[in-house]
Amino acid sequence: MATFQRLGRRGVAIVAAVLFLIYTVAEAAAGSKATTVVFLGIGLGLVRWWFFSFAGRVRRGWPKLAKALGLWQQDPIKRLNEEFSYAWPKITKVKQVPGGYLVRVKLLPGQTPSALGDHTDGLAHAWRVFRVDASSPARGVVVLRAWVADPLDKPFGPAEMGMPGLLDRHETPAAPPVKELPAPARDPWAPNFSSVELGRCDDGSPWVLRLHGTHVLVAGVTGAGKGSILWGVTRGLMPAARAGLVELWALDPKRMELSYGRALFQRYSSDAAEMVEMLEDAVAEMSARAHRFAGKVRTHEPSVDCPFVVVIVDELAFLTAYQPDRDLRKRADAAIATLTSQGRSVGFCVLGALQDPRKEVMNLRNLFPDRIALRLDEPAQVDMVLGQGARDRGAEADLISPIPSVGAGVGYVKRETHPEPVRVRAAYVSDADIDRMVGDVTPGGAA
Ligand SMILES: Nc1ncnc2c1ncn2[C@@H]1O[C@H](COP(=O)(O)OP(=O)(O)OP(=O)(O)O)[C@@H](O)[C@H]1O
Repeated sequence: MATFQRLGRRGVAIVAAVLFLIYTVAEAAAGSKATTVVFLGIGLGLVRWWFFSFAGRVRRGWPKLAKALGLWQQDPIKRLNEEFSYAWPKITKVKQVPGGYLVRVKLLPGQTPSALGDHTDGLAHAWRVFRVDASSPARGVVVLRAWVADPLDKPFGPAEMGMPGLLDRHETPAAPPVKELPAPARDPWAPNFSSVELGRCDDGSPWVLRLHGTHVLVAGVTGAGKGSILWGVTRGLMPAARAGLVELWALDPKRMELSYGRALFQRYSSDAAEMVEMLEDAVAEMSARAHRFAGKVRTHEPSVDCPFVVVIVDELAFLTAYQPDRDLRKRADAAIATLTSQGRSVGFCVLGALQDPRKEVMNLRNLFPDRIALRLDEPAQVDMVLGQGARDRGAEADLISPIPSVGAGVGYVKRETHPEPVRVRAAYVSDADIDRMVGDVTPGGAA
């Protein structure tokens, strides 16, 4: 009975009319035996749909779930002798999409999308799915995107994604175009510099990280997969670096990460004093460019004479917080602050990795316009990296799995056009990929 009430009078009438039509046609065309078979088939189909499909399960449990989530409203009583009746937001459509389902819900008057958006965790548990996202594509409507499984739970490499970046040294590179191709460029020869494709977003779209005109901070505990971002950027910029349009400067205090592909970097150091000198050289070159450009050029266009310089710092805190030499620490702080505040428009980008966002590097954090939160220790650190309120809006970087195959390289980013954080996973750049890149740049090296 309750089911019929939920269907509404119009729904019951439509179902009855359709069944009657099928009955009449089947009876006239094939006789009563065939009609019984047809009706048995329809009955079994309906039972299967109602009890075993996701759509049936969601619709069946919806009134109870809506009550539990506080979405019921008491309907006004029209006549005095009438019983109390309640209304709840109706599911108008359940549609299967790659990786899950879209559940469209019509809100009751006075309800806002947050009535459902605040309960996405509860909905995911009730529906036994990995995650639920809520959006409101139209007034009075909420679309709940149910992810049946985590789309990013399996590691993948750049090659299997067909991502641009690697060159095959046995082929002849095309002449470097002066202007880059539109991102994300899938042509592995494209000396792309403004952005690189690093992996995948959890809606399946490519994760493209902007580099030219910004600075990027990557924060994550040890083992979070910061290396895959640093190597992903290196890999993505390799064709442009070979063409002379990009220079990669590597500061590698831990010596365990970037030293593996040392030949890929135009400048490399793991010595504290030398690293600070490199930063100061970058500041000096930046100032010289600013002087040259003043009044003539407003945006930097990379060329062989004036390349885009990406300064990769594997552990920023080593220079700005843990460095025991106070003078070096101060010089590093000053150089990074100058580079990040003034270097964007003259072709400098700092890509810094950081294990602990609470340390003194915090002061510099806001100078990095783009930030990536990989696995972090505490919820509060998510807001420190991505900005106030990011954790509440779904950036659960503190809940990323510590199991490397499941959670390494997984993180959250904020896009300029979207207030909501986006979950991403970086492709894993393996030692073999790095060897191949080194082979590509080393004369006579093995491909
Ligand atoms: N994108 C990825 N996909 C799958 N596995 C990954 C990915 N990135 C890293 N890993 C795995 O996680 C391990 C740790 O990664 P990585 O060394 O990059 O972490 P890290 O954040 O740089 O740690 P640390 O700060 O200690 O250097 C790697 O050895 C690799 O096995």
